[in-house]
Parts: sequence; C-alpha cells; structure tokens
Amino acid sequence: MKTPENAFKRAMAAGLPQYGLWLGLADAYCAEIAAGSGFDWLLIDGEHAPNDLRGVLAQLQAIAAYPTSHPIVRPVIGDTALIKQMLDLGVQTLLIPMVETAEQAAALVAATRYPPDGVRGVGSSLARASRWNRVPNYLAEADAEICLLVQVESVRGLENLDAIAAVPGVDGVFFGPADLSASMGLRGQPNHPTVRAAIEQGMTRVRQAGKAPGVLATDETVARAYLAAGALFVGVGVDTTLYARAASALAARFRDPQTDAPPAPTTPGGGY
Ligand SMILES: O=C(O)C(=O)C[C@H](O)[C@@H](O)CO
Repeated sequence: MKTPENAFKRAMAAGLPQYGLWLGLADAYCAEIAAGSGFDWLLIDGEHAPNDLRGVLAQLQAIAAYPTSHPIVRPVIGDTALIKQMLDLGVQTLLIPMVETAEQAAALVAATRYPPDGVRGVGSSLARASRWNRVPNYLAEADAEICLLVQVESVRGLENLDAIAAVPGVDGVFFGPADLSASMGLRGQPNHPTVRAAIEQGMTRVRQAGKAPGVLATDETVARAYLAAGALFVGVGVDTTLYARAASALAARFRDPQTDAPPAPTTPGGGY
C-alpha cells in the first residue's frame, strides 16, 4: 500500500483547470451526492459551516468512494495543531483562510511537513492518513502529496501577495471575493469591477510566481472570466445555495405569492 497520490496537485501542476463545489451542508450523505456529480474537487468548509473533526472525517469517508473528486478541507483557522489533526484524518489538500503575510504562509508550510522540514507531530499509528501504519513509507512520502492553498482576502494580503506566493511549499493562492470586497470597502459586492480587477491582477502575479491561482465564482460568466485570466481552481457553486434556491423555487410554484410564501434566499452580489 502506498500513500495516495494527490491527483488535484498534479493536475494543477500540469496546468489543467480544476472545477469545484463548496460543501457547507456539513453532512456525509450530501457530500456523497456531490462526489458523484463530476466536480474535480469538493471543499469541506470548516470556516463558515458547522463542521467538526468527526463531521469532516465522515465526509472524507463518503467522498473516498469517488476517486475523481478530490476533497479539500478549509479549517476555521490556520492553526498548527488543527492542521495536524486534519492531516492525520487523511486530508492532503488544505485551504487556509485569512493569510496576510509571507511569515504566516511559511508557518503554514511548516505545519504541513514532518521534521526536520517542518513541525507536524508524528502519530501515524493513530492516523487514517497512514491507514494506521499500513502504508509502510507514509512518513517518507506524506510531505510530497500535501497541497497547501492559502487564501488572500484582504487589502493587506494583496499588498503582500508576491511574498506570500513566493513561499516554497505554498502551492496555490485562493482569492476570497466576499472577504476581499469587504476589506476593500465594497462589502456585499464580490463581483464589483474593482474587486474583479484586483483578483485578476492577483492571478497574474500568482502565475508569475509559478503557483496556482484560485477563486470562488458562482456566476458562470464571472467564473469563465477568471479562467480566462489564468485561474486553475475555481469553485463554481455552493451546495447550500443550490439547495436553498431549488427548494424555494419548487415551493414557490405551488404557493400563492400573495399570501404565505416565505422569502426566497437573497443573493447578495451573486450568491456567495
Ligand atoms: O471570501 C470569500 O469569498 C471566501 O472565502 C468564500 C466564502 O467563505 C464564502 O463566500 C463561501 O460561500
């Protein structure tokens, strides 16, 4: 048995755009439905969705039966101990929110590597990642299969973008349009032309650093524009939004809008 290869990381290194779906329903059964849908990656969101460690584990197990969909996990914060737990669960690709400096990015890289290259604690006999030590060379192979994606989503992060992208071990930079627009004084306007221009310019700089740029864009026209600007991993939908919109639309077909219809989900700035 070998350490699983990180197909997502390899595909991006080969310059192949990867399309993803954001998972916020925080449920393994829903994650399995998403895993059979044809997305290259699925983002299990622990920043804004109610996912604990066991919830993440259950979703990883559900997605594992669909090897063409690669799970990415976003922890609530880029904390070394939390990252260790995620890696031991078998997460190979991490998306870390709110990265603003190269020093922070370097500390995140260290958190994902075993000593002497980093500071990841060794506990492979307890870890799903090593199949409880049934993968004989896990400790030697694990680091190479890690894909670290950092989120730049503030004005300060944008100012430090070149230094962040240059950090060895950072594989990609994801631009968070919702947070970035707020930081730029355009809260609720993730698709504002000024925000889009900043992200597109940022993507060029990330490509120049030899790294993969990514973004979330639930509007297809915007998503295609980011792909044309060089994005290599693009989240094109959010499961909670898909479900809320479809459920509201179905109910609305049968209810009298003049009387008792509940409000449909709002879509500030395009459904982020
Ligand atoms: O800032 C952003 O945009 C993100 O980080 C993605 C968000 O958390 C959210 O829009 C997902 O629905």
